[in-house]
Amino acid sequence: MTLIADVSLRRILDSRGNGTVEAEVTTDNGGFGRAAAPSGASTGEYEAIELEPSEAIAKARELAVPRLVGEVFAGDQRGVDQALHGADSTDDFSKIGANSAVAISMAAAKAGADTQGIPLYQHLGGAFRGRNFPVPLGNVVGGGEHAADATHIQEFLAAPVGAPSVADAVFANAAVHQEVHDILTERGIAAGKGDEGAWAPSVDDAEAFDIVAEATERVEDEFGFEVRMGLDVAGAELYDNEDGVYSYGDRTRDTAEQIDYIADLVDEYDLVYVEDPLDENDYEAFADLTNQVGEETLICGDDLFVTNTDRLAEGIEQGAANSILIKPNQIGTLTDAFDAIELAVENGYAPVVSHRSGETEDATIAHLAVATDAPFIKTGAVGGERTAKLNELIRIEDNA
Ligand SMILES: O=C(O)[C@@H](CO)OP(=O)(O)O
Ligand SMILES: [Mg+2]
Repeated sequence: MTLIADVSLRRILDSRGNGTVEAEVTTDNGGFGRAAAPSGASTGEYEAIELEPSEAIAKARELAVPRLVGEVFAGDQRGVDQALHGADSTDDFSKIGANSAVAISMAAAKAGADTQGIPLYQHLGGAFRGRNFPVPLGNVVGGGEHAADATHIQEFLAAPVGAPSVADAVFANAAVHQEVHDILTERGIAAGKGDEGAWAPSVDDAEAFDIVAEATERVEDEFGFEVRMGLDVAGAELYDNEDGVYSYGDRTRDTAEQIDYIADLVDEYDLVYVEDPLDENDYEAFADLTNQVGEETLICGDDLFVTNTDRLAEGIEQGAANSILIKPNQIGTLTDAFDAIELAVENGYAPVVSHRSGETEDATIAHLAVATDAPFIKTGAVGGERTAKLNELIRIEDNA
């Protein structure tokens, strides 16, 4: 066992051009790990707190680094993450910032892997981790908080569930992304890209469904395996707390109508995955919808659960959703993310590991998904900060 010898922190750029926290951890025997915090735009109300990067760095240097250097063994991930919690002493990382916490937690895990000379997924998952690879969910059309004047639904996702390998799946999603562009061009619709690299055309949601359905069909034909469709509705962003309705521009739906609308979409488009179809405070509506369509599709809680075991336990109790999105920066440490995955799996909830809309080249989530045998990973379809994770999955598969 070798102790953590140094933790250094700096402010670097994320994919939106904002600052974020990068951490480097070195160990007594020369082990090294580097990781950076991502950042959300459609953040959940109950997420751990991200501080302004310089402030997060200053606080972590003052409070967390002294508890780690010379104190905790590299590779003892629970020890690292306990030290971070001890340094912060709040339940939402509002003192040192979840951005500092998650960067240090992930960098320490990489340093722990490095000291043992093994890949991160093996360090996190152990020698007897599962042999499965996650199906990548690729965002091909999007709007909501990620692009102005585009769809109301935040993300239209390609899900190549029939792909024989991760590499095939990754290329299929990129092909769907390209097909969408071809179809937009055929229809004379210009489109820029949103924060995650998805096309952000100024079309209504019905037309986006039509375009993505056609694109996935074309790619299914070309690749010869099943490519389905998924969604991140980001329902909390559509929900108007005062009026109790979901707003789609001029059209509104009350909660019962929203549940019917989503259930119809699941049928009509054979959706394999629906994230946050309802407001983040409405466990009951999540439970109603899960009752209706939970056999056919994954109803995933992102803003609903925020990778938090307490909120997940409440969901399990009520039968709300059957899947949880796992974003380490929503909760602040890898240990907390692992605990959420464990609780989910024990209760038949599918864990889906996810990027954020603001990202860096950091590829930790690719290793996390493989280590935990997660059935899906949501990490975009194209764009450097997205391909960093996708290409890492291809490398892991190639070397496994
Ligand atoms: O809502 C989401 O699932 C994420 C990632 O796609 O977006 P953000 O990081 O903006 O919360
Ligand atoms: Mg989401």
